[in-house]
Amino acid sequence: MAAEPLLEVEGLSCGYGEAVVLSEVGFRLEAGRSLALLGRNGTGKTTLIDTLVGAARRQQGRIVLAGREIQGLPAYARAAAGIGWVPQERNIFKSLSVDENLTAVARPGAWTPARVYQLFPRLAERKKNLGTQLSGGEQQMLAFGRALVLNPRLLLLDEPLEGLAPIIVEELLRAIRRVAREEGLSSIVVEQHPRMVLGVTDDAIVLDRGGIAYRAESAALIADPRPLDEWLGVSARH
Ligand SMILES: Nc1ncnc2c1ncn2[C@@H]1O[C@H](COP(=O)(O)OP(=O)(O)OP(=O)(O)O)[C@@H](O)[C@H]1O
Repeated sequence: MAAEPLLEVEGLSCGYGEAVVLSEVGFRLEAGRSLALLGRNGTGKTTLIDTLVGAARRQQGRIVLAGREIQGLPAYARAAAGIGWVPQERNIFKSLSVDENLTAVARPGAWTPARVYQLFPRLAERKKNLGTQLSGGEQQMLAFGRALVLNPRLLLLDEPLEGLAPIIVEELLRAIRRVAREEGLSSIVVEQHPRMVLGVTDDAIVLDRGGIAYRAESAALIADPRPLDEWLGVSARH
């Protein structure tokens, strides 16, 4: 019998008010695996992540984390159950220092502020800087670090590379690879541009027309990216 998945999503429909953005979405994530969540602009990637964390409206369906149905729980209870979330808008406390941001939320577990500083030496050099004094890339690293020190079972990263300089993108990809691949923290990474994120994830799903349009192993899509042309447009290869 297959191992129980860490996350199981079944028949999930979600949207805003009466408007349905995604309907009847289903997928599983095994413990220790990472998933790239791809799709063109406006296909519902953020809506799906927000529904998993309890920040957007589930219309029907089940969300099961480690055998426990969580779709009826408020967002804080889902966080307590082990969902770590880095939203697109990078939820850091801008009036606190880097160090305070990490120590204020840390929970016991493998990820400590010290290990976050090893992962992101740039943050270690800026421990005393306030959130307002950080570049966009440094804020993203801090948001990532804050999610890690909560020691989640599942990490959700919403477009962590968006709008960042290539050198910062490289640092973040290295960190995602280390956390997801080497440390085996189950993760879902939203990206519009798949080339880089496919290299640091195990599996990929593509959203289109209100549901999951395509799924494959990330390595298979790297070896043959033609399906990406169909679902994301030719520019997606770059
Ligand atoms: N707060 C909201 N209220 C109403 N509709 C919304 C809201 N947020 C998003 N939508 C709509 O839901 C659909 C999916 O948006 P969503 O942000 O989930 O897409 P996405 O794939 O994450 O896109 P992007 O890559 O641009 O972030 C879009 O049609 C969008 O206009």
